[in-house]
Amino acid sequence: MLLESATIYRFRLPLRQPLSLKGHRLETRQGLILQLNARNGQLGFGECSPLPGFSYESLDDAFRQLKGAISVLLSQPDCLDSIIQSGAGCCTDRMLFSSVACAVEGAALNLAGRFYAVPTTPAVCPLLMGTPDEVLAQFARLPNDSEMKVKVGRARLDDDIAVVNTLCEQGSPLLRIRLDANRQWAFADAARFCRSVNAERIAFLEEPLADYQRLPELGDLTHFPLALDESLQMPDGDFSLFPGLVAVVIKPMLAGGLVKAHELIRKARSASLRVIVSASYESPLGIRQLACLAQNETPNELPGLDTISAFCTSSVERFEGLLLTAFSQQDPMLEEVWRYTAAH
Ligand SMILES: O=C(O)CCC(=O)c1ccccc1C(=O)O
Ligand SMILES: [Mg+2]
Repeated sequence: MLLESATIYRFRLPLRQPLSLKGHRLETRQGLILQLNARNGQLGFGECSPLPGFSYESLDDAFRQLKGAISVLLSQPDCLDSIIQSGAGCCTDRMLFSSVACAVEGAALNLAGRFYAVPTTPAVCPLLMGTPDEVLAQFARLPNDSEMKVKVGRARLDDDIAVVNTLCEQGSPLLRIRLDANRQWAFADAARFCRSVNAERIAFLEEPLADYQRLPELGDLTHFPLALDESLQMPDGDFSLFPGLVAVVIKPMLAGGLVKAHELIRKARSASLRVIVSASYESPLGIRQLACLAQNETPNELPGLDTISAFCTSSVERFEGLLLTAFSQQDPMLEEVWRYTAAH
């Protein structure tokens, strides 16, 4: 399949309530949608949505690099197979930001026929966050005999310990909790947390340590089940095994794109680690692609895609409607910002 042109849209999706992310406060999630147009008329969509506080690149950085990458790609109209095989970086002369790789690879895979057989409402792992009272209220509304994920490291340590112990007491004996501290704890606090909750009820604890290189030492000391997330988002993006490591959480938008994510998934699985495909507040388009990846690669795990419930149902539906008619859209929610046609 040969490429003919590309269109970039900017989306703005209102959040149900403002989202606080490492010192950033978002009221609206913004990002870019890339549409690759093949010569035979087929379209492929991909998403580029750096997450403030988590991505290295800003949306402006990503937009600039995406435009550059697209003009290079469209000068090699038969580059789709190599993008799918080796990643978007292979066709341009530089390291691409994760979000840019994600968009180009998503659109190339979509043109190759991927992301159609998607569950409309995939089962996801519920995400609980907020004050202790908010977390307990969210918990009370959910079935509690499977897994759920709770954000820790944002309140006082004793409050985190109390909340987790309450959830363990109130939940079914089958409940297993995924915990995520997003590198907020000092070593001594993390060690105290691990000693103060019942490890048997915990599926894993993601990235407890500010001093993240000491994670193997924490595993050694506590035997607590641990998981990597931010550690997979470093530029080299590789990981080593250590005692206590039981899972990896993979976010293609932050960890090098969809092709790189695929490599990480394979490597983790061959080391018998649990693999969780997870989101970083992508639009419904990005969530659908992640749901597809999860369905194919990790069919026995609940993916971390509950970020979609941060958006109002009505905007999710309207956004999906707009995408279906994307060729002519000029809507504040989805607005065409760039168009490029190959020179030949
Ligand atoms: O993984 C999930 O279940 C939800 C996604 C999530 O927690 C998250 C969302 C945005 C940025 C970082 C993270 C994280 O896992 O650290
Ligand atoms: Mg995490």
